[in-house]
Amino acid sequence: MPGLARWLDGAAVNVRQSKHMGDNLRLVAAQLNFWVGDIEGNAEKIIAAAARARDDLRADLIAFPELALLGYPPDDLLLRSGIPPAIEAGLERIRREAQGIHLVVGHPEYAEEGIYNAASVFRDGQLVRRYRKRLLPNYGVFDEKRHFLAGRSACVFDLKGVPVGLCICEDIWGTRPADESRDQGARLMVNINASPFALGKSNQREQVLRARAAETRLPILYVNMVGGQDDLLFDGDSSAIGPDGTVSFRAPTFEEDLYGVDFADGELRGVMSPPEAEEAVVYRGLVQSVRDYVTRNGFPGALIGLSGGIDSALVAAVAADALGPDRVWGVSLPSRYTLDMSNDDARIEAEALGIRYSILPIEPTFDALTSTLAQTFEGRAIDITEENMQSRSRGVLLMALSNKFGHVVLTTGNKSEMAVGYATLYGDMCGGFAPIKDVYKTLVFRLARYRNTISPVIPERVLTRPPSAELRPDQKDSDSLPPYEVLDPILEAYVESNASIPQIIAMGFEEATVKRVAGLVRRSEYKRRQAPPGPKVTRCAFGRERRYPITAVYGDF
Ligand SMILES: Nc1ncnc2c1ncn2[C@@H]1O[C@H](COP(=O)(O)OP(=O)(O)OC[C@H]2O[C@@H]([n+]3cccc(C(=O)O)c3)[C@H](O)[C@@H]2O)[C@@H](O)[C@H]1O
Ligand SMILES: Nc1ncnc2c1ncn2[C@@H]1O[C@H](COP(=O)(O)OP(=O)(O)OP(=O)(O)O)[C@@H](O)[C@H]1O
Ligand SMILES: NC(=O)CC[C@H](N)C(=O)O
Repeated sequence: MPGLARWLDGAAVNVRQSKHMGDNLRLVAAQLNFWVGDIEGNAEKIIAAAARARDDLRADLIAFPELALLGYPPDDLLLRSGIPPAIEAGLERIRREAQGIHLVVGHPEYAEEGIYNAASVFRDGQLVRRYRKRLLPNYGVFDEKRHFLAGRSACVFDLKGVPVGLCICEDIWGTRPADESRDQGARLMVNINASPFALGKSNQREQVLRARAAETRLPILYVNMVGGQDDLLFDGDSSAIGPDGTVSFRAPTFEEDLYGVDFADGELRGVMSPPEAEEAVVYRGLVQSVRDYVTRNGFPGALIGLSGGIDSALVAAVAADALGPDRVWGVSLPSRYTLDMSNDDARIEAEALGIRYSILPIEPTFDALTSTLAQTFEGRAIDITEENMQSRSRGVLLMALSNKFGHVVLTTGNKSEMAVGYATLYGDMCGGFAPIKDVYKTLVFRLARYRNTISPVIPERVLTRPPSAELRPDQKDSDSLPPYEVLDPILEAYVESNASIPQIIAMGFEEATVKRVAGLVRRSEYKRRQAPPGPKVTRCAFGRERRYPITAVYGDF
C-alpha cells in the first residue's frame, strides 16, 4: 500500500516518556489514514502500527479509528457480496498476526439480521470483545441508518486490571453509551471516530467530550482518522479530556502518526500540540484532500488553468504543496480580453511554485467556434453565449491535455461562485476535482495570504486587484455580484443557518440584495449537481450535505 512506507519511514514517535508501572497504562491513538475499500492494505497497516506501538512505544493498547479496516465512508460498497469474506479475512489476519498488545479495530460486522458498525478488541490471538455502535448518525453528510443496524449494549473490557469502556463516534455525542459503560464499572472511555473536518468542528467536539467526561466522571480518549476521501476530509484532532474538562492530549491536525497517551492515577496524559490559526488548518486540509484524491485515483499529476486570478493561484499552490511541483502543470489560456498583467502574474506564480507552465492561446479555438456558428447566429447580438464559448474553449483544451497526459484537471470555483451559479457549465466547471468548492471567496483571500507567509508564491497585486472573469473588456465580478464581503455572510446565513429572507434582512442586509442572492442560489442547483467533488470545509457543504431539489417550484422560505 503506497501510504504505508511513507508513514512507517517518516513518522516520529509522539509519546511523553513516563514510568509505566502498577495500574499505569500506555494507550496509543492511531491517528492514521485508511483507504476506502483497500481491506488488505488497511489490515497490513493495522498490524504494522500495532507492532510499532508495542515495540517502540511499549503500549498496552492501540485504538484505530471507526471502520478502519474498510475505510470511511464506505457507502454502498458495504452491500457488495465480496466484502463480508474480505472483512472476515482481514480480521482473522489481524487476530493472528498482531500479538502482545490490545487492539481496538473498527470494522463492519455482517450478522444474519444485518450489518453493524462494530469494533473488535483483540489480544494475543483472542477476540476479547466486540462492540456494536449504538447511535447511528443520519444527518448532514451521514447516512448510517441506510446501512447499519444499531447495537444495544455497552462494552467494557479489562485492560491489565483496568475496566475500559468502548464506544464509536456518534455514541459519545449522546449520553447513554458512556453512562452505561460507567455503570458497568469503566474507569476510562475509548471513543473511536470517523469524524469529518469542518470549520468550528474541533471546538464542537471538545464541548461534547467535556460534557460526557463531566457527566460520567471518566477521562475520554478520542481517536480520529486523517485523510481525504472524495468530498470528506478527516483532520484527526485526536485528544484526551478529563472529568474536570482539562484537555490533556491533543494530536496535530492532518498529521498521520501514532500518539502515546498514559493513563495513571485516573488521568490520561499525552503531548499537547499547540493551537493553530484557522487558515493554517484549512490550508493543510486542502493539501491533504488534493494529495489523497490524486494519489488514490492514480493520476500522475494535476492540471490547472492558471489565469492570474486568485482562485487559480490558490489551487496551484495547494496542488504544488500536495503533490510536489513536478506533478503540477499550470496552463495559461489567454484571450483578447486577458490583460498582460494577468499573463505575467500566471507566469510569476508558476515560476515561484516551480511547476510546469505552458501557454495555449484560446483565440484559434474560439474563432473556429464563432465561424462555425456565424451563419446560425446571424442577426443575434453578442452576449453571454460568446463569454461562455471562451470559457468552454479553455475547458476543451485542458481536458485534451488531461486525456493525452493523464493529469486530472482541478477546477478553481469557490463556494461563493458555486452558490450563485457564477461559473460556466462545461467551461470553468470542467474538471475532475474541485479543491476550493466549499471555500468562500473571503476565505480564499485569507488562505492565499496565509500561504504567502510560508513563501511568497502569489504576487501581491493578485491579492489586491478586483476579481474579474476577463470574458469581456473591463469586466469585474462586482458587475454581476454584490461585493464578496456582503455576499459571503448572506450565503452563510442562507445556506448554512437556513435563515429565511426576513431573518437575513434583519441582520442588516439590503432586501433587494438578499432576495437576489437567494434566487441565484435556488436557481443554480442544477449546476452544482454537475460540479466535480471537492472537500467539505464549512458547516454545510453543497452536495452530500445540502441536498435540494433541482426541479422545484419553491419561493423564499
Ligand atoms: N434547471 C436547469 N437544468 C439543467 N440545465 C439548465 C437549467 N437551467 C439552465 N440550464 C442550462 O444551463 C445553461 C446556462 O448555464 P451556463 O451555460 O453555465 O451559462 P450561464 O450560467 O448563463 O453563464 C455563466 C455564468 O458564469 C459566470 N462566470 C464567472 C466567472 C468565471 C466564468 C468562466 O466561465 O470562466 C464564468 C459568467 O459571468 C456567467 O454569469 C442554459 O443555457 C441551459 O442549457
Ligand atoms: N487566461 C486564462 N488562462 C488560464 N485559465 C483561465 C484563464 N481565464 C480563466 N481561466 C480559468 O477559468 C477559471 C475561472 O476564471 P475566473 O476569472 O473566474 O477565476 P480566477 O481568475 O482564478 O480568479 P478570479 O475569480 O479572482 O478572477 C480560472 O480560475 C482559470 O482556471
Ligand atoms: N461517524 C460518526 O458517527 C460521526 C458523527 C459525529 N457527530 C461527528 O461528525 O463527529
